[in-house]
Amino acid sequence: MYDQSVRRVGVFGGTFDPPHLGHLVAASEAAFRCGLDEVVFVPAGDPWQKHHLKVTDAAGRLAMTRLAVGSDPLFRVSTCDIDRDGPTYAVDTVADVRAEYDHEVDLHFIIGADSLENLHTWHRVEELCKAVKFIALNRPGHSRRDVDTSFGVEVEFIDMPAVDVSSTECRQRVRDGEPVRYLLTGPVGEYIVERGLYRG
Ligand SMILES: Nc1ncnc2c1ncn2[C@@H]1O[C@H](COP(=O)(O)OP(=O)(O)OP(=O)(O)O)[C@@H](O)[C@H]1O
Ligand SMILES: O=C(O)c1ccc[n+]([C@@H]2O[C@H](COP(=O)([O-])O)[C@@H](O)[C@H]2O)c1
Repeated sequence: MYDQSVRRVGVFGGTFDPPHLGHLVAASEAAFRCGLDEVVFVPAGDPWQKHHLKVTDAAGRLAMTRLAVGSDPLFRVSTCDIDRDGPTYAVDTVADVRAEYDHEVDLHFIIGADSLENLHTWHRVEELCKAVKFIALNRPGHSRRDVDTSFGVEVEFIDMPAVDVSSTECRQRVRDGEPVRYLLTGPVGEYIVERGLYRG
């Protein structure tokens, strides 16, 4: 069904503060439904649309993303957004991930329904949409179909088993002394405890 000669790579950018099961199911389902050879998790260096929030340092979010991905052969983590100075723009993420390969790749940006609703606010969005296709996943409380396509975005909508978990909820639960077991992976949970993250 897909051209087998060109590797199909999913680019999954996020703040990942912390990475949770919603992220892992989204990446797995995108890979399965869209025949991706690999999904690259890219923790944002400076998530500029979250400047009003307290965000964990990049080193901590990178460590948690690596722990979440573990040894899954389908997943890898790129530090390109953390290595680049300045606000994190997806148009740069896509260019940098492409440059990590010495052969042609067909890149697909994986995005949840909530972020898709906001796509029109992203930096140089028309250029981004020329460089990459999007794979959009359902997320409880958000409709994927509301996307503004006026700037030429190409979106494949896929359904994943709905996972009603957010990083916000995980942080809140830790702050309130509630368990986050099974909302995120064991190693990520242990890292949160060791570093005393989200305690308030
Ligand atoms: N439960 C989920 N189901 C589907 N997509 C998700 C889910 N959680 C996050 N995503 C998508 O993963 C990407 C990265 O999300 P992000 O790291 O901001 O997590 P978040 O849970 O949305 O965080 P926060 O609650 O802090 O805003 C975004 O495209 C987002 O839409
Ligand atoms: O390019 C932009 O201007 C832009 C604006 C907001 C978010 N993004 C990207 O969207 C991904 C998810 O972001 P977030 O803030 O929902 O975690 C992540 O890769 C961000 O870098 C990108």
